Amino acid sequence: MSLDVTVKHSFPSFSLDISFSAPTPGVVALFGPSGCGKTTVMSAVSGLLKADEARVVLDGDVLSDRQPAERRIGVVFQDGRLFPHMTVAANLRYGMRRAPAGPVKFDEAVELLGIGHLLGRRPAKLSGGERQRVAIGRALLSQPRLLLMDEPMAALDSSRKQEIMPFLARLHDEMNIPIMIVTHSIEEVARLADTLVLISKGHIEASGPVGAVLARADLPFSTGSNAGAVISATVEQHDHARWLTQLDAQGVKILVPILDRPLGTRLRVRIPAREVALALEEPRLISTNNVIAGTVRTVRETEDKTMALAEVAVGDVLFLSQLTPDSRQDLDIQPNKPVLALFKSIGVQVL
Ligand SMILES: Nc1ncnc2c1ncn2[C@@H]1O[C@H](COP(=O)(O)OP(=O)(O)OP(=O)(O)O)[C@@H](O)[C@H]1O
Repeated sequence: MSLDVTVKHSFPSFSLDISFSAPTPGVVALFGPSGCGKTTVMSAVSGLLKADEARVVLDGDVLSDRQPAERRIGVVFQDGRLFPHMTVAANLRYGMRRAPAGPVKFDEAVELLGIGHLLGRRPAKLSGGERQRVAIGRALLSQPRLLLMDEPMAALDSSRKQEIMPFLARLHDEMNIPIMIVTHSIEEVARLADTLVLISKGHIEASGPVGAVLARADLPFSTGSNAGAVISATVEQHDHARWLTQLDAQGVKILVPILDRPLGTRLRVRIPAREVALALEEPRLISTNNVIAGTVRTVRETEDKTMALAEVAVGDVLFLSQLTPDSRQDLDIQPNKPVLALFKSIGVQVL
C-alpha cells in the first residue's frame, strides 16, 4: 500500500517537477528550504492548486481524478483557521458535517488531542498550541483518507511545540491515516516521519525511509548539528544497577540512560554525528558505553570542508560520524573499512 505523488507545475519564475512514493499508512515529511516548493506540492495534492500536472494515487485509488471536495483529504494549516465565532465543540462538529461514517469518533479525537477541557471555549481564548490541536481534531473528524499538515507548528514557540509534539506522535501511532506534513525542523522529521522527501528548488534531492535519508552524508542538511542518524529500536532490557537501558535495533544493541518505558516499547533515537567517534581497535578503559562494529559505507567532506562525515553501516542500521580531516587521514577512513563506532549513552537522544 502506498501514496504515489507526481506534481509538475510552472509559475512565471519557478518550476516544480517532483515525484515520490511512500508506504501507507505512515507519515511523509516534505523538507526543504523556504521557497523550494513544499506548499505547492501540498496544494496540488489537495486540489487547491490546479497544477499543470498532478497525479495522486492512494492505495491504488487515483484521488487526482476527483474534484477536490471528493478527495477526502483533511488539511491543517499553520494558523489553524478555526471559526472565531464558534466554540471548540462547534468547530469540531463542523469537521463532521458531510463526513461519511468513519473510524474517527468525536470522543476519541478529543481524548487523543487532550482538548476535552476546552470544548466550551472560543478560539480567541486558546493558546496557539491548543488552537492547532483543535484544528487537527476538526480535520480528523472529517474522516479523511489522507491528512495534510502544512507546518502545523510553525507559528508556535518552542515550548508549545514540545507540548504538541506528543499529540502528533500519538496521531502517527494510533490512527491509521496517512499523513503528509511540511516542516522546517529536523527534530519534527526525526520524531514523526517514516518517509522523508527532501526538496530543493522544485526538484527532489532525496527521498526514502527517514533513517536512511537522515544518515546520508551527501545531503545539504547533513552539516552542523543536523547531521545524525535516526534509528528505530525496541526497549529490550533495563539494567538498574548501571542506570542503563538496552535498546535493540535490528540486532544492534544500543545503550541509553535508563528509560521509564516498558520492555517491548518501540521508539526512535537520534544519534548526532558529532557524538560518534570512530576507532580501528577495541579501546580499553573508555567512558563510552556504546562500541559498535560496522563498516564504512561512504565518507565525504561537509560542504564547508571543515569536517568529514562517515556513514557506518551495521546491516541496515546506519550511524553517522563526524570527523576532523586530520582524524579521517590518521585512521585512513574509507569505504568498506571495518570500524568501531563509539558513543556515550548520554549522547543518544530518545525521541
Ligand atoms: N501563486 C503563485 N504565483 C507565482 N509564484 C508562486 C505562487 N505560489 C508560489 N510561488 C512561488 O513558487 C515557489 C515555491 O513556493 P512554495 O510556497 O511552494 O514554497 P515553500 O517550500 O512552501 O516555501 P516556505 O517554506 O517558505 O513556505 C516560490 O518561489 C514562490 O515564490
